[in-house]
Amino acid sequence: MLSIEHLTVEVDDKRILNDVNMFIGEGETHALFGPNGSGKSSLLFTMAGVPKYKVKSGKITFKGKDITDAPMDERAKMGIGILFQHPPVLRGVKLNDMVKVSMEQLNHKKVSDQDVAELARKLNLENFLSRDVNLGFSGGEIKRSELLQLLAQRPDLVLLDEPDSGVDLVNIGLVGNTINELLQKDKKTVHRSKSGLIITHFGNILDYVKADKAYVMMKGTVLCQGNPVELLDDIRHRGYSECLSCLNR
Ligand SMILES: Nc1ncnc2c1ncn2[C@@H]1O[C@H](COP(=O)(O)OP(=O)(O)OP(=O)(O)O)[C@@H](O)[C@H]1O
Repeated sequence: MLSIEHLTVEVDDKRILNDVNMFIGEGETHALFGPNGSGKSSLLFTMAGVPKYKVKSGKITFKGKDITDAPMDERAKMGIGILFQHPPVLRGVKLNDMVKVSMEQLNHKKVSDQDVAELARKLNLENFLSRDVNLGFSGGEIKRSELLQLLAQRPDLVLLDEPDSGVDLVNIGLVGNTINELLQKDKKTVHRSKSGLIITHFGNILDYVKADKAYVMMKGTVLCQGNPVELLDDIRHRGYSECLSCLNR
């Protein structure tokens, strides 16, 4: 599904990713851990094609096609969807209309307000549909709003930047269920066509969504990879500094 090879990226002439390698197979879900400022969000922005993230060397291949220099909209049309940590407020754009446009593009047919409301119900967001996208939404509401938009798009590669942060104990279940639906977790890996990458600090979301593999990123580089539960346990007990000497590097 996705291959990142020797990726080095700069923002405003500052190097923020250095020789990053990552391979996500079809149907797989990977997790990305790392301390604040290590480059996790920057990696997602680069995958999404945000223009200020300049690829200086390396390659991003998605579904067999080199997308290193592809514009954002082309990547989105190819099937890359992202839940941003801090998405913009879209004044004048109702959540209902945003979701409806995506559903219509996906299904190639007109979609009713009832159809949108039905989808929104999965995330407890029926009462938010008449509001401007993200305007005045709380932290947890923003996550659910972003997930609702992804549900309407059904991307093949789902990139999630801290989907669990700020989400309360009741809604985390809805968030987990939605991510599992997006990633077709009800099917066996070989029968899934959707893949995911989840950034998480505390791993709460991994209690709901099973990840096949995890990476630790530090100072712009993927230092090691391994079993998500074991890696998280190691970080909890020994901190990130131990990752510098990780045997899986
Ligand atoms: N436009 C920019 N100009 C200068 N530095 C930047 C810019 N954008 C990102 N950075 C720096 O790049 C580094 C990586 O940032 P990034 O947001 O990717 O980290 P992160 O691992 O996602 O952190 P967090 O866990 O806190 O969300 C940080 O040191 C950040 O300050």
